[in-house]
Amino acid sequence: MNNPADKSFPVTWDQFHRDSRALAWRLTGMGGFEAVVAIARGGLVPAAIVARELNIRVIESVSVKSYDHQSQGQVRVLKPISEQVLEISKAGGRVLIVDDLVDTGATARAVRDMLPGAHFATVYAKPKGREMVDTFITEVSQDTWIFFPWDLDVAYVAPISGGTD
Ligand SMILES: O=P(O)(O)OC[C@H]1O[C@H](OP(=O)(O)OP(=O)(O)O)[C@H](O)[C@@H]1O
Ligand SMILES: Nc1nc2[nH]cnc2c(=O)[nH]1
Ligand SMILES: [Mg+2]
Repeated sequence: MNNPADKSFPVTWDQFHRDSRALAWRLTGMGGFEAVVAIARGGLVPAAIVARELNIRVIESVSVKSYDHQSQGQVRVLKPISEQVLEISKAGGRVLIVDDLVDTGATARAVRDMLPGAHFATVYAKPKGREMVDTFITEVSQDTWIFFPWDLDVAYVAPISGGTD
């Protein structure tokens, strides 16, 4: 869990696209994936980018919620994985799970339990959850909060010196 006053790591659309593409590059050569499961909502954007790069056409989502703003509660599954995709995995097909980040690893653990044997990939990872992820691009410290472009707007920022102009 994070303290809202800790460091922040804002990510722009350009940077997120580049990092998601880098994730796709890292996943090439790891075997053809038959389906992608995006962990909604944050995983939907990198999943679309990775699926485009790796030419995967079967896209599923699982909706998991555990945070209200920066406070984590119980992991709740709001929409499960379809039988079609669970069957692909049970039959030995390669399934790729994508999320934007892993923090404590609670979300990753819950989704991994639904799809044992799937490959789990995130764009960003914090140390506590890193072990839950097979492939990621950038590690940030545990006391950093990542702000994604869909949560940001362009706004005034005070000078470093502390003045107002
Ligand atoms: O490793 P954890 O500590 O479980 O945290 C990681 C999860 O938290 C965020 O999702 P969130 O539940 O906030 O929902 P969202 O994707 O709809 O923003 C993020 O997108 C990951 O899915
Ligand atoms: N946006 C965002 N969601 C999170 N959920 C858990 N950790 C984070 C984080 O650092 N940023
Ligand atoms: Mg999420």
